[in-house]
Amino acid sequence: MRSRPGDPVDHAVSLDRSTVLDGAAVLDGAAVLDGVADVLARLRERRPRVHCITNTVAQAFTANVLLAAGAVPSMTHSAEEVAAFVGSADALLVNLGTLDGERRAAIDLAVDAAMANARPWVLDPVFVDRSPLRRDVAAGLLVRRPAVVRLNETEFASLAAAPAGPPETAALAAFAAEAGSVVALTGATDRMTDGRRLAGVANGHRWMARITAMGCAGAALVAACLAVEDDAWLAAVAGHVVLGVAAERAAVVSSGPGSLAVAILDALSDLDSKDLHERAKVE
Ligand SMILES: Nc1ncnc2c1ncn2[C@@H]1O[C@H](COP(=O)(O)OP(=O)(O)O)[C@@H](O)[C@H]1O
Ligand SMILES: Cc1ncsc1CCOP(=O)(O)O
Ligand SMILES: [Mg+2]
Repeated sequence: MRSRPGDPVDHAVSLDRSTVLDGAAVLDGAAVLDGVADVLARLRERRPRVHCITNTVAQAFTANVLLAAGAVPSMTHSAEEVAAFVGSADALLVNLGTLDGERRAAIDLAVDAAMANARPWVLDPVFVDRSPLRRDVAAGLLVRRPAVVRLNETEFASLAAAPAGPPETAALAAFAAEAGSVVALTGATDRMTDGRRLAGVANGHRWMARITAMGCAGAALVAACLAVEDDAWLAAVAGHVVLGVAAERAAVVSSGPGSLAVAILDALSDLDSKDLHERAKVE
């Protein structure tokens, strides 16, 4: 999590890894993977608080995913409390599912508090393609520069006014550069870009798409990673590698989406650097 007054200075956090990544014309997968393992280790050690304004469907699963990974979730969207919760959290998730009036008001207060306290936040524009109001809210939030926008292909096409189907890398990168946010596009292969660096994460399992709120929980996990990693691109990669590798481990002992949803929590809480190095598929 970000340092606070009085915290010891942690010189190890950035290493020279960032220079390796920044300078590389071709992605150095091994360096990225070491960075991902480092993010997971810090998550476990620091147990960051992640405040989530999220939809009614996703709340319990999201909280369980965060807890299993080592973070501490909170979920209130009460206008009286949300600023205090965000102010004392290490990162914020803003998810636009079940976007009622209370959530809309809470989102404004939460983003104000995140910005006032220099806390990173993630935008998950759930079903932005399905209602003009949601599109307006998402557009208004994008200009406030979330650290990461996590979304699926349909949501990207709507928000970026791009053709349906898998976007070209150049379109993703242009969107990220214009927004000033990292874009994490999920699917069978997740793609993350900050407009300059691009990673593909080919981990995960097809049953993940059959479990409600898997994407929402993934976005929350990215927020947890952001709490301990200043490089938002690396945090987005880390969140998706961790979830994808956990899902692959879980699939071995599952018989379908229902058992995978439970087994992924066990796998997340047990995951270590060895699993990541053995199973991660980062291109
Ligand atoms: N066919 C698949 N193979 C592997 N992983 C997948 C597949 N479909 C989705 N996932 C994973 O499931 C998670 C949720 O992604 P997605 O289904 O695209 O989100 P959303 O729920 O927002 O539509 C991501 O971590 C993604 O990597
Ligand atoms: C996460 C999720 N998965 C299926 S419905 C849902 C919540 C989305 O809420 P809304 O229907 O308001 O977009
Ligand atoms: Mg989604």
